[in-house]
Amino acid sequence: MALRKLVAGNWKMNGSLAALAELDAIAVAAGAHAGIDVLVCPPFTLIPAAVARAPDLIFGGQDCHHAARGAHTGCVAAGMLKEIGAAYVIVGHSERRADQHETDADVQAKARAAIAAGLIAIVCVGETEAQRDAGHAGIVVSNHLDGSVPPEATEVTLVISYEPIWAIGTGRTPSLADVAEIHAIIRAKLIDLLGRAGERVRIVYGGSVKPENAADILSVADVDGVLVGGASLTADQFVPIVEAAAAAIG
Ligand SMILES: O=C(CO)COP(=O)(O)O
Repeated sequence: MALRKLVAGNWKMNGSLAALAELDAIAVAAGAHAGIDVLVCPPFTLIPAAVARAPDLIFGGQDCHHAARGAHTGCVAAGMLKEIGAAYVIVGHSERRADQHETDADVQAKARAAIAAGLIAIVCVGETEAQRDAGHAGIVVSNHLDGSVPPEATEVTLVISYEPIWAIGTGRTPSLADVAEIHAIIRAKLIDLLGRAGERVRIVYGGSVKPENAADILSVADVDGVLVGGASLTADQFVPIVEAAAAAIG
């Protein structure tokens, strides 16, 4: 089933007020291709200025807390993101699972908070290189989904991002056959967990997506978009990926 494609940029802990100038050309490209969703997830501090600069683009956060408010120094609630104009939030990125020791249960709680606040949760899953070498990529991803997907999620409130950890920031990507295999496993698991809604939840791929490989990756069955790190930081790199997604829908 062809779902609406999502091209998302995760700026991670990069960017500055000056870097928001990159949004101008990204917004032009997004405006020219109304059939796809173009999302940028800058650091929290830049979101209000990003929304002001490019009001027609879609913005998201890179994390949220599982609670709606309270004594959680340094954290940001999903409702706070919503209030400043975010529509999405990434939860369970492998960098947070590693650096902040987030578990599947934590990720599920964050996704539930995001959905309750009216955001779309992008839940990240993916295996390490050792797990892939051991032949466990499929089961690792399945287990992440079992633990992290909120039962109330629908195609409107959830996106899954398959990000093999060994492909993030390395310039290495799985073969297209490997991407297809894992996305098919994710699709089957989503249907198992969410019923008919699972057929329509978008599954995006992340990990060293570049202008050079975007068209190939976007041509794979059940790849409903991409989550781009390094190549989302400049319009020079990100716009061609947006164009590749637009070309993929014809
Ligand atoms: O982690 C990623 C997106 O969330 C991918 O990062 P890179 O595109 O830099 O490999």
